[in-house]
Amino acid sequence: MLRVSSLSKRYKGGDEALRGVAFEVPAGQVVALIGPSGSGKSTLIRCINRLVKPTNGSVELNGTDITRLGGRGLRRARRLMGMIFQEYALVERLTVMENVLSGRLGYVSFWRSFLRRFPQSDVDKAFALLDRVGLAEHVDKRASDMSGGQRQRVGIARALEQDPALLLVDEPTASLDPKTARQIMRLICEVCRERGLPAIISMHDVPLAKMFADRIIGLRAGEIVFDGLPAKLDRAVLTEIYGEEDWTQIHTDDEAADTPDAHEDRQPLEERMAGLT
Ligand SMILES: Nc1ncnc2c1ncn2[C@@H]1O[C@H](COP(=O)(O)OP(=O)(O)OP(=O)(O)O)[C@@H](O)[C@H]1O
Repeated sequence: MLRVSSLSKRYKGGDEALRGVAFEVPAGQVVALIGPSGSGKSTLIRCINRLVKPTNGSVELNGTDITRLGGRGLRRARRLMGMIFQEYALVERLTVMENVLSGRLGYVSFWRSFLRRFPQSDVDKAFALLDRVGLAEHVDKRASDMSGGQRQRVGIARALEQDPALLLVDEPTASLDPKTARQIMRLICEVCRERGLPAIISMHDVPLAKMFADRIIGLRAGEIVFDGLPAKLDRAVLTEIYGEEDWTQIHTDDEAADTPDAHEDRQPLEERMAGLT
């Protein structure tokens, strides 16, 4: 469980990127973080994994306040946060398997990782994860020979190889075509539910967020202006989050969101409500 309380961030230049942000994410819940450019999505994710130090407030993961940690304690806490990136962040010249095993780097000794000698249990886990994300046939391929969707699957397996307690996902589908984007979102949501992993996914694609997330948090100018079920994200709420914009695109895509396959792996309503009340 992740608990963010009274979180604020003012950058040195004076920009107040977050103002008193507070929310909790229970086990297995997938939260889509939406908001216009500059609303604070990246800053929030970076405050949670402490790439950025918050000015005020706390971030507790399974009871440990990450904002108070430094040195070894912080490194240990970061191991519990699996990251998935828009541009995949794979090592192109390494194989798919080696990229997934790099998820264990925070756990094995420097020499073991330098020589790429990982314990057999890590290798076995990587095989199982690559099978889960549909890449069992590709373990020995170089990352550079994979398609965008396959690379993101490697990124998902690498994050899970780390045994995270939280997934932080930054625009996972922005570089993908619409069909692949849906497949990747579905996969992320499935693995979170299977493992009881809470996840925060920053995204610009509102229809995709509505299709797959259990819950949506809308940021505007560093504040939460919406926190609720995807179904409640109507035109008025979207206008509050994004200001007066042209919503034609979103309404067109809303119809696509009602196709049967879009909802096939959604949890029952009561489960999705967990943590919202
Ligand atoms: N390193 C920094 N130094 C100073 N100001 C920053 C820094 N990073 C972000 N900001 C400012 O903080 C605010 C929030 O930025 P942030 O990148 O978190 O927004 P975002 O919602 O992730 O935007 P986008 O969707 O474009 O990635 C903006 O006003 C931005 O200019």
